[in-house]
Amino acid sequence: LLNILRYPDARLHKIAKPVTVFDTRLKKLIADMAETMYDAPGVGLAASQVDVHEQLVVIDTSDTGTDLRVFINPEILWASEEKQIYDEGCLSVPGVYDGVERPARVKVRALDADGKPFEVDADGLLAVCIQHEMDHLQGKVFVEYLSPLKRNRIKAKMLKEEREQKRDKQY
Ligand SMILES: O=C(O)C[C@@H](Cc1ccccc1)[C@H](O)SCc1ccccc1
Ligand SMILES: [Zn+2]
Repeated sequence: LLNILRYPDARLHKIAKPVTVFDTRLKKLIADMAETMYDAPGVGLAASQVDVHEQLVVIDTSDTGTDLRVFINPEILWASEEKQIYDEGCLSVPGVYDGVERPARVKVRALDADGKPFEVDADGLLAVCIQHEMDHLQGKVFVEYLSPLKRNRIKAKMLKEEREQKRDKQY
């Protein structure tokens, strides 16, 4: 299992670079990310969250965990005017859920694990998740859509929890 960076770790704000080499290293990284996502559990995970700054995202919004999708160098070709508000969570900000407004439907082009291009028209949870994960690749965490007051409270809470975890490890 890979270690998931916790907000407000500065490494979460690094910009991911495009993937250019489709080798066994990449395939192992994808497998490790998928295992980490299912174990969390989550419906998505961006490479940025495991401190790998390459444009790679794994998503599985099926509730049976049997529909793994890999998006490499994803780009949004079209986004609907219509928006939807969704109570988002994030594996890097555990225990925090809050409403974020995003386009309800997006058309995404990406490469698969073999470097082959594909396109997806997404709506519902898949649309939210793709946009949430693509934000991670741009160094953006969903709490940045919240008010400064909420974000500062979340930052303080995360830092407090981190201090407590470190203390517990000592004893
Ligand atoms: O990127 C992450 O941290 C995983 C996110 C993906 C996600 C965020 C918002 C909305 C949908 C997906 C989640 O923590 S995965 C946990 C989860 C599961 C079902 C619904 C919402 C969040
Ligand atoms: Zn996230």
